[in-house]
Amino acid sequence: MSELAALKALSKAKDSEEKRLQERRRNVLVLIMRHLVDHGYVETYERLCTETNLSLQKIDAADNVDLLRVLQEFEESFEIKFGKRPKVVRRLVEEVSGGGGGVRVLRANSGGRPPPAVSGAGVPPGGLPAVGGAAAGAGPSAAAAGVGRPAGGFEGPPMSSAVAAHQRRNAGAALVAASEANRRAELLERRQHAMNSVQAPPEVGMQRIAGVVVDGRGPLMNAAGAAAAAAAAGAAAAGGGGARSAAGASAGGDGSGGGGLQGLHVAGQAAHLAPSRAPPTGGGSDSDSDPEGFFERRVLKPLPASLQGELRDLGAAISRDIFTASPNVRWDDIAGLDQAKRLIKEAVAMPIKYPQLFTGLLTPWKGVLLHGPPGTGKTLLAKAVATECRTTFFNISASSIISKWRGDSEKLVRVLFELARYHAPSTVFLDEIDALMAARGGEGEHEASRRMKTELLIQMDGLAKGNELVFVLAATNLPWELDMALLRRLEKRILVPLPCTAARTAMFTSLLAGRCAPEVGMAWLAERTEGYSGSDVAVVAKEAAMRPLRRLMAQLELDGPVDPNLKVELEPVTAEDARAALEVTKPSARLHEDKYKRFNDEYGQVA
Ligand SMILES: Nc1ncnc2c1ncn2[C@@H]1O[C@H](COP(=O)(O)OP(=O)(O)OP(=O)(O)O)[C@@H](O)[C@H]1O
Repeated sequence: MSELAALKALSKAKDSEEKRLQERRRNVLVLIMRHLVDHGYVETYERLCTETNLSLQKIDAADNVDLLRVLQEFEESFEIKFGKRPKVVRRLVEEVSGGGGGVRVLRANSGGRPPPAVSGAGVPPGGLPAVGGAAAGAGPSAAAAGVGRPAGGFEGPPMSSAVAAHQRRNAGAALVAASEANRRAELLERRQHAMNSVQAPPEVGMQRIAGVVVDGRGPLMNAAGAAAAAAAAGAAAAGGGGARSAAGASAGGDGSGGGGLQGLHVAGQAAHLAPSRAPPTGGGSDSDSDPEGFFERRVLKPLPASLQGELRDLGAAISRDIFTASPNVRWDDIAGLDQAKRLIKEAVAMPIKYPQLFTGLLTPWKGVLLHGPPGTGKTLLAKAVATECRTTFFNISASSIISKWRGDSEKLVRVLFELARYHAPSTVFLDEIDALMAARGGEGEHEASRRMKTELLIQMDGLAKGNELVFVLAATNLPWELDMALLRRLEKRILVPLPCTAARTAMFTSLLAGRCAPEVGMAWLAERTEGYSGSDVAVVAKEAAMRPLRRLMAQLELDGPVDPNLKVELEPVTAEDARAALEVTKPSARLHEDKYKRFNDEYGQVA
């Protein structure tokens, strides 16, 4: 195999491994959500939905796969492999230290990872469903169902029969109903204590369990395990029947299998939150907007533990500006701008694909400035990055930073970059950067604004020094107003100019395809729109296309009897329509044409 082919194969393998990992992370979260809902932890489920941007309304565990069963499969395969049952959780030893107050610290009795922070912030706000004796107070059905489980979790009998599934349903309903505040507080404390005293040993993580089961990696995994694995990966749409029956048999002859869970109804609010399972539809997405299923699988990690208090709030606010759904703009949707596309690919897409080529002197570009007249496609380019490059995309409008976080913008910038590094590879798109980074030291400049600018420069310096794949893409209409120090850090300054004739022809073709009479040539339109921006071109095309619609509407609105032969269909756009559209739509972006050219001659850097 040639070196080039080997490099490509390596990059492809890395890509599919990353996809698999993303898919596994999502699957774990979906299984957890299904488990929470089946067991009545409705508020925790809700919170998880908010944190992960997933929901059981969009995606659900496949039939016959649930967390308990996955764990059971893991235990069985582990036992076959190593001759002993795995240690899934371990008890932590409570130590009391510190002076008079006595600080309670939980430690693992044998090494391993630290316990989770025990603070108000770490406690789910809505409380937890009944544990132990509390179930009795939750109502007759809960008591009858015997839902009280010993604190500490997994010690209950495996719920593998249809009866158990039925009981769980009842229990869920009863538990949701039992939500008085005082009882919740008591339960919360008890459960929190229980959870803090048991912890999974470091070698047992959900990802690992799911990995073993989903990948069928356990060499001695039985057939049912592999079948359940296929179902868990959601990839067994075609062979689902076989998988279902095999897994059902292994789980203690639960003939009803997932059928027992069909049509799950949880009382009150839970009903809309916890839809009944849809039939399995197979794995990833095949939607047009996300053909590779990247966004379908896009699950954000929870905020890093280093962000506490108000920084955490800022982190949550910034996380809302992360694209988790595809903006659906492909490179090919953008007419012209080849140079900008090439540079951005070079800075973002290629270093992720071929990291071994981008080292030393060739470390990827860390900052690119797109500047040019309004409506020329700068935002469009950023959206194409979000769609096409597999990075976490932070879509930050500078003016929103200023208006929302006036006093806090310095902290916001720090948190933004911390999150970008945490979610790397990332792209931070700073739109309207001029609003944020006008030259410092101007008259009447606010102290907070100066601090924020300095912070942005510090953070960008940090990027230049570090190895993380974090890339800043900034856009502005007023490049000459930018701070010189920022310009230096945005290594590539690319003019996004008014579109040339060829680009305008391409735009008209894509916008008006199939709508025009033969006499309306796209080149003819392009020739008559010299000086128009991309967005002006879009307005001309829309205006031209509106005219036949207006004629049709006029017909429909005519008083009197409706002509039964009237066809409700649009006529094609005529040459007269096109001419009229051009007449009423003038170019909007010529104002500073010379200034952009001058700025580009002086500062533009194009490889
Ligand atoms: N190169 C292009 N190819 C296709 N469509 C374009 C192009 N440039 C602009 N457009 C059209 O113009 C609209 C506005 O483009 P966009 O928002 O990217 O401009 P912008 O440069 O970011 O403007 P501003 O500086 O005012 O924010 C797009 O939605 C698209 O319809």
